[in-house]
Amino acid sequence: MTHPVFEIKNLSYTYKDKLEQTPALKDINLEIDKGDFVALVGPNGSGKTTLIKLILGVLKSQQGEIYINGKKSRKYAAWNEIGYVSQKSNSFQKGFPATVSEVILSGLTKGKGLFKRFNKDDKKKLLDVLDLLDISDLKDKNISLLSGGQTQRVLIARALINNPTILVLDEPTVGIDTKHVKEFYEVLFKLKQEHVTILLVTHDIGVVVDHADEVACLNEHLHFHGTNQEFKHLGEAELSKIYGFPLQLVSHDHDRECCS
Ligand SMILES: Nc1ncnc2c1ncn2[C@@H]1O[C@H](COP(=O)(O)OP(=O)(O)OP(=O)(O)O)[C@@H](O)[C@H]1O
Repeated sequence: MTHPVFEIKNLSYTYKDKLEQTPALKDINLEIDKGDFVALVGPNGSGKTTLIKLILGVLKSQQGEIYINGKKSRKYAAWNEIGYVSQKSNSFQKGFPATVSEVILSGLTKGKGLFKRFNKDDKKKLLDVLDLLDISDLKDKNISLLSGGQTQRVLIARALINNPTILVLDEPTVGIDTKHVKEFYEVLFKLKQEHVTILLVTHDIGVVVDHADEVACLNEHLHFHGTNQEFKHLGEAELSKIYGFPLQLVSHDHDRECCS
């Protein structure tokens, strides 16, 4: 029997501290099958990153269950099959003692210990992924000396070097220039053809419409989950309800985009 890659059942989460409680997710049910490319969209503060963190076990779940390939997430062990790029937040501090190549190679050491020796095959993988992300010229540079967009491309390379079967990407292209964003989506398209399962958090509705198979709209609750065609045909009223404020739909030759 084949299981969904991700199966989320009745998941709720509230951030709690001494002063206040902030509900982030309420009763989420979502299934993502092998090879699907799902875009997770929703306004700021709608719980997208919280959901990703719960899936990856960065946050401990409070209510509900998450299954990864049929296993409860807390019993899931094959984390090296999942490539993850987090929301750009923490650049490397100046003087961080690692080169671009070392940071990317660290994507291979998951589960193998920090002192794994790299063989010829690993080095070939490094060269391939440097080339894929167009960062070969940066390979010996200290990571802390890169621009934000360059750093983000290094982090994407680190997520890809291990040939993951699942990719979880939280706004991975923030800070990356248009040319390299386009190239990044070409890489994702290629990975999709190789049946990699992709969960992508994005605010870029154009990307959703052009690239994703399915769209999940979150705003504490899961307001919509369907194909990108179904998403395209949502009315302004439905989209505005999801986003919590009026959205204007802009028509292009081939598609619609929404903007606030
Ligand atoms: N560490 C935290 N402590 C308390 N509240 C938090 C914490 N992290 C997030 N929240 C709150 O949880 C809610 C969901 O936040 P989350 O970061 O998951 O949203 P998001 O959809 O990823 O937002 P964005 O699009 O801005 O990245 C928000 O109300 C946010 O203020």
